[in-house]
Amino acid sequence: MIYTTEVPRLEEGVRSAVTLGKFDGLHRGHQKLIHRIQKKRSRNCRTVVFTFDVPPRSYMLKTPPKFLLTYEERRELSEERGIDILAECPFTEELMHMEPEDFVKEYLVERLHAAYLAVGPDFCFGHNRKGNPELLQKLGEQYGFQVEIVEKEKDGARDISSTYVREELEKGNMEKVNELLGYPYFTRGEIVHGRQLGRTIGVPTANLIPHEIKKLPPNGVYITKSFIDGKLFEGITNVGYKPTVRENFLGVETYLFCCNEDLYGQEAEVRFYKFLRPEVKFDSLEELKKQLNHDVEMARMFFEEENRQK
Ligand SMILES: Cc1cc2nc3c(=O)[nH]c(=O)nc-3n(C[C@H](O)[C@H](O)[C@H](O)COP(=O)(O)O)c2cc1C
Ligand SMILES: Nc1ncnc2c1ncn2[C@@H]1O[C@H](COP(=O)(O)OP(=O)(O)OP(=O)(O)O)[C@@H](O)[C@H]1O
Repeated sequence: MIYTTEVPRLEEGVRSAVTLGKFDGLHRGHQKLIHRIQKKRSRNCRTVVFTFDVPPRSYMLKTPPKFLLTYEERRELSEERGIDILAECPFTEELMHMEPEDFVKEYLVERLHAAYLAVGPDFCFGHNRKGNPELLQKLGEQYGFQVEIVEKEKDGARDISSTYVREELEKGNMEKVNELLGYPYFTRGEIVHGRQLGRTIGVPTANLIPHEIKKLPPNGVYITKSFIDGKLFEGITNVGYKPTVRENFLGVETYLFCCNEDLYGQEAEVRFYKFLRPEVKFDSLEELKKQLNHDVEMARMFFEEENRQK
């Protein structure tokens, strides 16, 4: 896959099937669009995911926004889905003020040689968001590309959207988040040393520090599976500041069942399946240990049930 922050110029004779939008999360609605462009893929037709990006550092907000996928993660997921080109076009003043017709002519026609576009019915672009799917269709007739307005993928009566996924994530409703995404929500990072108190209470843990732009579920304890070095480990994970021992950074700490390996320095992907309880400040590590035994019991029941249903 070619990844670029500029709009690429395709060679003569090569055309493209393009989808456009923000694509945070690559949820099931996004996947539907990607599937449509993939059907048009051929030796002379590249598939392009065209996203507009405001780099987090350029936000004027005190707290920079968090995303469902980091840039690296979105790149990887796009590549896994067989996309030829991921264009993350910086959302500059110039782009913001571009007339929709100019955007189509300069970017989609002259550079990408678009043959086919797939967008949702609410896709807007250009100055004052004047560009919409109907305008794209009109311009398509003029410039010779086809536009498909793809019906929204729904969850019951509600359209699936990044906003919807974020709302459910903020509630810790991981079952719903995973259903909307079509894959389990995850965070990644390198496994680092904690204070190594966990092993003193019989619970050795893998600590990772998530990427600063990654949106996490609320602080608390979750049933998880961790993907490390090609293997998947069942476990339970605490997201938070460990109030009992008072940590000063937000961590993701996992007790992996059935893992005695030394994992320091390895990359882990922690996948969240179910919220168990909020993070609690205990009076002693002994009390914490009792609670952890109970958490482990709940998680084992969850995994047993999951295995029974397989
Ligand atoms: C599944 C799990 C749940 C936890 N729940 C809590 C909690 O509710 N409150 C808390 O203060 N710390 C919690 N912790 C963090 C422990 O305080 C921490 O694992 C222990 O102090 C060891 O930390 P260390 O690895 O930095 O030595 C939890 C850790 C795990 C793995
Ligand atoms: N549920 C869906 N089904 C089909 N297409 C969708 C769906 N949701 C979004 N799209 C389309 O996918 C493209 C990218 O969408 P985008 O990420 O900008 O929107 P979104 O997921 O609704 O995010 P937000 O909630 O932040 O508005 C757009 O063309 C949009 O119309």
